[in-house]
Amino acid sequence: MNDQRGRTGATRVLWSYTHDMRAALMWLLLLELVSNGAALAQPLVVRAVVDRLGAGESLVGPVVLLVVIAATGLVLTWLSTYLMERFGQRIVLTVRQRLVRRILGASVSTVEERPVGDFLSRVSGDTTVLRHTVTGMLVHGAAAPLTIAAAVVVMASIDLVLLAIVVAMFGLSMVAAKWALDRVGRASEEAQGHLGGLTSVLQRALVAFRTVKASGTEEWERRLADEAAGSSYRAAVRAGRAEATVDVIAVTGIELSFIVVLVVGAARATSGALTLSDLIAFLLYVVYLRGPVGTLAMVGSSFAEGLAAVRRVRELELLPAEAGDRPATTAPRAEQNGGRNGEPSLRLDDVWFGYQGQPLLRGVTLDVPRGLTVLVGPSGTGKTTVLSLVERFADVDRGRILLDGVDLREIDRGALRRRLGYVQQDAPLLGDTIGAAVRYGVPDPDGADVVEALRTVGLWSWVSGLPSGVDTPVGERGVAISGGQRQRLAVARALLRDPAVLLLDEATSQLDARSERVLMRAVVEQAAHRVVLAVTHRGVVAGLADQVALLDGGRVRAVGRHEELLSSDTLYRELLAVPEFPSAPERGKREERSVISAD
Ligand SMILES: Nc1ncnc2c1ncn2[C@@H]1O[C@H](COP(=O)(O)OP(=O)(O)OP(=O)(O)O)[C@@H](O)[C@H]1O
Repeated sequence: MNDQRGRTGATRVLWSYTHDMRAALMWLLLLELVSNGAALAQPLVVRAVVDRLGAGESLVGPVVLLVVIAATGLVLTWLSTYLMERFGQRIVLTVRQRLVRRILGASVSTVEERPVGDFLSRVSGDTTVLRHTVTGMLVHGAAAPLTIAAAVVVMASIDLVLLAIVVAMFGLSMVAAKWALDRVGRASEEAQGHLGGLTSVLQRALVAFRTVKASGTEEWERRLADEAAGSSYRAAVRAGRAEATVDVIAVTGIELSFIVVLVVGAARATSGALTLSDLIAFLLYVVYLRGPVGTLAMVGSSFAEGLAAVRRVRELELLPAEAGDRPATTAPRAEQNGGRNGEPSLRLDDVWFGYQGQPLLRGVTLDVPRGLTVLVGPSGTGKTTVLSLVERFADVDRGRILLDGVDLREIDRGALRRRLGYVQQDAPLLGDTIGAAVRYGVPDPDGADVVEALRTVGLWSWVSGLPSGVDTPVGERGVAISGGQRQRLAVARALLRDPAVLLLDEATSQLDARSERVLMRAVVEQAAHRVVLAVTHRGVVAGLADQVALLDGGRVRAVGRHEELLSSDTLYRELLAVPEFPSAPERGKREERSVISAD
C-alpha cells in the first residue's frame, strides 16, 4: 500500500518536472503513436498480400505500401529517439537547476549537517537516473499501452478466442513481472545509496588529502571507498538480474502466446472458423506485441530504478529555505549607514541560543560600538556562534541582536548581509585568481579597488612582483598560496565590501605576530567608521582592541581593555597564554639560585 502510494507520489513528482514542457511531451507522444501505428498496419497489409496471392492478383500495391510503412516507421523512430533524448536532457537541466537553487537557498545548519558528497551524488547521479525514468515513463510508458490497446482492437476483429488466449497469457506474465520489478526497485535504491556513500568518503578524503597522506591512512580510506563501491556494485548487479528476469517474463508471455495461438489457431483454421490469412495476420500481431510489451517491461524496470532517484532528489527539493524575516515593527533602517550619530552599532541583548536543544549562549549581553571589539573565550564557548547569529546563519532562541537599534530579524536578510563583511575561520577563497578571489561577492566588482585592498592587508608588494599580478591563479581551494596569504586575501575581500560591520573569526591566526599586528592595525584604522568584531586567541590582536569581551559559560564574564583584563582576570591571562615570564636578568638570578640550592 505504502509502495503504491510511493509510486503514485513519484509519478506526480515526475509529471511536475515536465511543467513547462507539456506541449513538447504531447508532440513526442503523438510521434511515438504514429510510429507505432505505422507498424501496426503491417500485418493487415501482409494479410492483403496473402489474399491477393490466393486470388492471383498483382502484389505491387501492397508491397509498395509495406516499403512506405517501413520507411515512415524508420524516420519517425529516429525523430522520436532524438527528441526524447533532448526532452530527457531538458528534464535533467530543469531538475539540476531547481536543486542547486534549493541547496544555495537552504540555511547554513541544513547544509552543514549533511555530507557534501551526498549533495553531489544527488545532483549529478540521481538526476541522470531520473532522465531515463521520465522519458521512459512519460513517453514510452504512455504510448505502449495505447499501442497494445490498438493491436488488441484489431486482433479482436480477427478472432476473439485467440485474443482471449493472448490476454490470459499476458495477464499471467504481468503478475510474475510485478514480483521481479519490486526486487529491481529495492536493489536500485540500495545501489544509489551506496554510491552516495562512496562520493562522501572520497570527498572527505580529498578535502583532507594532506592529513590522509600524513596519517598514512590511504589504505583505510581506500577500504572504506571500496566497501561502498563494492556494495553499490553488488546491489546494482542484483537490480540487473531482476531486470533481466522482468524482460524474460515479458517475452515468455508473448512466446507462449505465439505457440498456443499457433496450435489453437491451426485447429480453428482447419475447422473453418478462421481463414489462413487471418491466422497469419493474428500471429504477426502477437509478434508485433513483443515491441510494446518489451517496452512496458523496460519502463517498469526503469521506473522502479527511478523511484529511488525521485525520492532522493525530492528530499533535496524539500530542504527548508532560510527562515523568513519578521515583519518590521520599526521603520526599516537596514540600508542606512549608521545608527545614532550616524555611527554603526551592534548590540547583543540577553541572547540565548543552543544547538539541538542544548543551551550554549545563556544571556549574552554586549555593546559593540564603532571600533575594534575582540571576543575571547575558551574553545567551544560559542564565539563563532555569536558571529553566526550576527550573520543570521541562525536566529537567536531568546533575546535580540540589534544593528543600529533594529532587531536583525526585522531586516531583510540580503540587505543585512550586504552591510556585513565576514571572514570565516578557515578563510576559504572563491575565485580562480587573486583578483577574482578579492572581488568575490563585492557589490561593484568592476569598480572595486583591488590594489588598494591588497595594499591594506600588506599583500600588494608580493602580488605586484608576481609575473601575472592579480591574475595569478590561486589554485583550487587556494592551495597555491600560503595559509597566511589566504587569510590576508580573505580580509581584503571583506574590506572591499566596505561593510558597516566586519566580522573576523580568527582571521589572522596563521600570520606571524608581527604581520598580524600590522594587518590588524590597518583594520583598526578602517574601524574608525565601522564596527569590527573579531574572535581571537592572540594577545597581539586583543592589545589593539578598543574593548575585549571575555566569554565564558555562555555569558560575558568581563569587558574591558586588554591590559585591564590581564591584571584583573586569571582566566583571561590563562587563555591568552601570557606567561609570567621573567626578564633576562631575573632569569639569570633564578638559575643562579637553583644552582646554589642544588649544591
Ligand atoms: N552546527 C552545530 N551543530 C551542533 N553543535 C554545534 C554546531 N556548531 C557549533 N556547535 C557546538 O557549539 C559549541 C560552540 O561552538 P563554537 O564554534 O561557537 O565555539 P568557539 O568558541 O568559536 O570555539 P573555538 O574557539 O574552538 O573555535 C561547540 O561545543 C560546538 O560543538
